[in-house]
Amino acid sequence: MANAMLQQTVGGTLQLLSNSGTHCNVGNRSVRLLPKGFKLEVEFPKRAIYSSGKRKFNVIQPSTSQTSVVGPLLAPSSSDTLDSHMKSNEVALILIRHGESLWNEKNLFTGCVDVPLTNKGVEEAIEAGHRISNIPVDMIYTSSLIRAQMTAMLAMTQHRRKKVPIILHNEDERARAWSKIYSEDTIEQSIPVITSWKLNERMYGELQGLNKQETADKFGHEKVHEWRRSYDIPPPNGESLEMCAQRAVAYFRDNIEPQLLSGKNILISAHGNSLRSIIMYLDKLTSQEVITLELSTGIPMLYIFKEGKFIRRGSPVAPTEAGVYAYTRRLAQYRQKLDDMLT
Ligand SMILES: O=C(O)[C@@H](CO)OP(=O)(O)O
Repeated sequence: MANAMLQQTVGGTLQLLSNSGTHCNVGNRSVRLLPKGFKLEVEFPKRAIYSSGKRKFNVIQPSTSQTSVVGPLLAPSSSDTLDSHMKSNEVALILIRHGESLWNEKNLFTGCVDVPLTNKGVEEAIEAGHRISNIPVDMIYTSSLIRAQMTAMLAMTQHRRKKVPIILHNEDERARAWSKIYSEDTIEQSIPVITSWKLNERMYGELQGLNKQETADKFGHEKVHEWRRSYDIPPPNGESLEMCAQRAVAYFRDNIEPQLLSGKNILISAHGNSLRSIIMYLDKLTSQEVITLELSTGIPMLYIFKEGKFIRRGSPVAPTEAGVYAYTRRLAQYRQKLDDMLT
């Protein structure tokens, strides 16, 4: 049915079954639907109108009040008590800037050039994994660049829950079909990894591949500092931080925030400037404040998302730093369950 609309007057859940990956409006929110076969369940308020735009949807009976997005690799596990125990309106959001890359080491402007990690970067990613090894992770988002993907994968080798991160290939129907998993048990022991270029490093234009020191010597430190750290001045033919923020924050709001709202604990592995943009949004920084924000490679930052608010919790150090588990009762309970399960 085109332009399907449903008016609902009681609390509950609206389910939309996607016939093709698209957007729909839920109340005043635009929600991205996952590709064909994925279901989107949206908790809806007392009274709202739902429209599917031009795309065709089957509207299924409203069901329970739990909000979640489910699909072949995203379905919550009913038998998995550890993870279902953590389902709550209070979830963890972890941000990690990738470990040192070969061009960080050479001091070259990198931007969207796809450069792998150095040995030091590999070690940083593993150390980041130690720090978050007791924090629940249900979904992972990375940029499309290998340094962010290596960082996420290496970090997850350290996680005590030992679920397997699996990259979803949704680029076309066949890529999706050929990567299908046929065991429910295996799906339960997997973490979906969603990649998007919108989380990529800011595109550095004609500075990409140039040495930072030599560029400063040639154009002057002030000019290069302006290109690197102003908010709205782009480098030649590249993106300003503001332009990077437009696509990275839109992606976060449209794709990641609905998953947090649905109770998923999320890890994002991305880049200095795409993460500065997202932190600007999370911490409500002004354009003046964000230009002084610097992120180190390979240091995870933990946020708790609770009652629609992001609460910054710094960088956890596990397993020795007990303090992090005092942040929330849920995290402490999760860690206790891991201890019980693994001893
Ligand atoms: O070269 C880049 O892509 C970025 C991050 O390493 O540099 P900058 O420190 O200028 O943001």
